[in-house]
Amino acid sequence: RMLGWLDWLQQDIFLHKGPFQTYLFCTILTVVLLLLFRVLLQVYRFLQVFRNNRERLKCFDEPPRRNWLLGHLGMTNNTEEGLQEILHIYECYVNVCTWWMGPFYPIVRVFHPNYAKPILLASAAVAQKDELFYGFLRPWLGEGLLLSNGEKWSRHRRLLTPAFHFDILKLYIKIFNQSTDTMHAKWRRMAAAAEDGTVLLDSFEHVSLMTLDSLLKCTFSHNSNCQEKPSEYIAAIYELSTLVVKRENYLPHHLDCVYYLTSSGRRFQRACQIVHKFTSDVVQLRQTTLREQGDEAWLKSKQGKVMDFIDVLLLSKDEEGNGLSDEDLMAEVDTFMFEGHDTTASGISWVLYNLACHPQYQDKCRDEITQLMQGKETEELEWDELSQLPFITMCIKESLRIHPPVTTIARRCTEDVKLPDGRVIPKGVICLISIYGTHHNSAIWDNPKVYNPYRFEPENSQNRSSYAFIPFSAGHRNCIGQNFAMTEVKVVVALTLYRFRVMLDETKTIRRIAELILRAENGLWLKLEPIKPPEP
Ligand code: HEM
Repeated sequence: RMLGWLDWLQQDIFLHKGPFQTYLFCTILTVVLLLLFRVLLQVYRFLQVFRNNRERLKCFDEPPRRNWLLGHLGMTNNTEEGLQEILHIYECYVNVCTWWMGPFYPIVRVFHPNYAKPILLASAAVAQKDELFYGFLRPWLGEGLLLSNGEKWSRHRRLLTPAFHFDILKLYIKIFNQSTDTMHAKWRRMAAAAEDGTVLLDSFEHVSLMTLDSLLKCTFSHNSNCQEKPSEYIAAIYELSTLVVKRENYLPHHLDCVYYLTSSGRRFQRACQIVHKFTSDVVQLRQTTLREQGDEAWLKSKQGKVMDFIDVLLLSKDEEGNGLSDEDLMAEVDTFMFEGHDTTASGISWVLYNLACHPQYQDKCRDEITQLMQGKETEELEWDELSQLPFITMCIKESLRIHPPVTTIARRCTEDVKLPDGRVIPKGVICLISIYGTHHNSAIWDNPKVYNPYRFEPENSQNRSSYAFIPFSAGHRNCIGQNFAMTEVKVVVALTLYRFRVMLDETKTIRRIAELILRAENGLWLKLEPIKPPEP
């Protein structure tokens, strides 16, 4: 039969057909063989990890292993039911699951601070970002801080840290106030047009436009006016975030060669082009101006003005006096735009939701901000005033606990990692640190499902592990933007409660869904009623 096939190949393709068909056939054959080789290589890699670690992972078999097929088909981890299920599993603190990549790829899931700590504290080279979970973001974010590893990451982290210094963040508070004002003006117009004087809206939609507006101003000094009119760049960012989630949930699209042939893949590429072109235009223009003027003259021209992220990054130099290349700078800026808008919008929306569920805490927050505003000439919040909002801060923290915007982070161990109980997570295994599971672990939190801001009173937090509350992760690779985010969340939440009463929409059920960030299925609908600020 084989000889017959070869004969056919020789006779029909090589001899009887013209050279074009022969070349076409050979090319297709080569591509198919290469693809096959890649798939086999991947399977071999998974089998190697599994074979090498099977014995060593047996000690983690506390709970029954999850059925990989059900785990994958259902993808239940992303839904409300999946999150509920995690609440059952956390009792094991650390377990091995073969969810996702079938029986080939063991993943250790961690639900307890004592187990999260050694992994998060391990050097950035030992606990690396993993391609399985972060790879789909790479064509968009490149080698930015979120995805890079090793020496490159540590150099960039050193160069980027000054951009988040308090002296720089202080300058952004005006921007946060302005973007919030724009959003509130829109809400007021909507409420005025409504019969009952209230406005019903999907807070995620509105708040994420507002956080993007702020971020564009802080990063590029670009006023997109995106809260009022559509912007191509913003539409592309939204599209990329949605497409990455869709791709992650659909196994055949995991292969690049399949994905980029589909309409989603092509849309992804188009959106990447739009985003990269926008960033590259701004970066190149700035580079040219900086080169023409020189560092000192350029710095002088910035005096009294807000230094945006690009300005700070352009001037950052390492110990040898080298800065970031244009390509690196663009990757970092794209990373900020990705990491900084959806996460913060999720944080703010869930705080408003939790306060709508608990009017007693909402009233207390409103009293706090009203008192602060008394006697002020403007409604603008200033940097020094943020420390005078302790109860609002507690409510924000409790919301970040119960609804963490980032529910899970992943690390691949490049060396064995020893846990406090002596068990060892073998080299090569992926650790999923469940922020959601840790924040709902009843071994650490009393009544974890209950929203109780008083948990964050200083005397109640004293004996808690610093790895029990990790909305911004912890250790070397924690969130570089956490102070930026907390400042923005405080400004937006305080001003919103000062100007609006936030209520639930009784007709809608809120179901959580963990995509790249924690969202609400079909939107997070809230009802807002404008309140007149009390007379001074
Ligand atoms: C409420 C808002 C935010 C939350 C909950 C959050 C959460 C996180 C978490 C959990 C990580 C660790 C990710 C991982 O290890 O895979 C992270 C990393 C990061 N975040 Fe945030 N983030 C927020 C806002 C921001 C903002 C506003 C920015 C920038 C403007 C930012 C920039 C970054 C960057 C660059 C990293 C990577 C850091 C590194 O690996 O060195 N984040 N964030």
